[in-house]
Amino acid sequence: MTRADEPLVWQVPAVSRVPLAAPVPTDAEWSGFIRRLESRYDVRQVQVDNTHTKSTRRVSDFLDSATRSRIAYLLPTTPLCQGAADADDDVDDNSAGYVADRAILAVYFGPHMQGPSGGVHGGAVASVLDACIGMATNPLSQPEGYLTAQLTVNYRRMMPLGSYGVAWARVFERDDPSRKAYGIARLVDGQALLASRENGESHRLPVYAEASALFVRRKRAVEGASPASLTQRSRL
Ligand SMILES: CCCCCCCCCC(=O)SCCNC(=O)CCNC(=O)[C@H](O)C(C)(C)COP(=O)(O)OP(=O)(O)OC[C@H]1O[C@@H](n2cnc3c(N)ncnc32)[C@H](O)[C@@H]1OP(=O)(O)O
Repeated sequence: MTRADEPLVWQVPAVSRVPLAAPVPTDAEWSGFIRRLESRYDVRQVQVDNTHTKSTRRVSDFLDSATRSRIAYLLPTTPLCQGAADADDDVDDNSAGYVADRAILAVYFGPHMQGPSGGVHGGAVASVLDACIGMATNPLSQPEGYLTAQLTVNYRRMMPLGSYGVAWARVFERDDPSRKAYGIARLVDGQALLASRENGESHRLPVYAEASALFVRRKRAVEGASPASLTQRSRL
């Protein structure tokens, strides 16, 4: 075997901050974190079913799998615009006019998301920011929804493994004739966020990464798609 044929083996240093066996947060720890975010920011967790087809069983999507289900999508309880439906209706009934343009995505970056030693992989960070802007762009996960056309990520600090991340996103411009939406997102440490908010210092929190994105709405809905697919304990 020549040198050129030898398999390339990278010597990746052992994780320094979090042992590989470190567990993800328990259900109680995770839901406690989400409930605190909900009460502080007047948001509610929603379940997103983005299989979009009535005939297909719900499958775990990429981020759900990658995070071992330690991911939560949260939307404002007071949308910018809501249909005339009765506030007592179920969410699927009163969701037609829901426009948020804002979203929060909470995630636990466990050791399975390692990129650099002790740090979260940049692709995972980008995915979280992308999904957060996607959620703000298309909060009801409508089948004729938006796709990412461009995403720019600025990595400011390495996100340590074992962190609770909180991304928030905002759509700042929609151009309906050309089906475009422009959004931004930022990723901060979730536990620091909750602690600093208690002290009124959230504006001083370090930003780990930020992104800007162009989303373009599809010309046609996905074939066989169901309408809005939010299901949840929450009423928006
Ligand atoms: C609630 C759920 C929570 C989870 C959210 C998850 C979010 C995840 C988001 C994703 O990961 S999406 C997957 C990654 N993205 C893709 O696979 C997109 C692949 N690209 C496409 O399918 C098409 O290129 C796209 C739908 C984006 C656009 O195709 P179109 O044929 O509809 O675009 P068209 O050529 O008609 O252009 C419409 C406008 O958008 C502009 N445009 C389209 N694509 C662009 C692009 N890539 N860059 C810049 N501008 C673009 C285009 O110039 C034009 O502008 P103008 O009207 O001003 O001329």
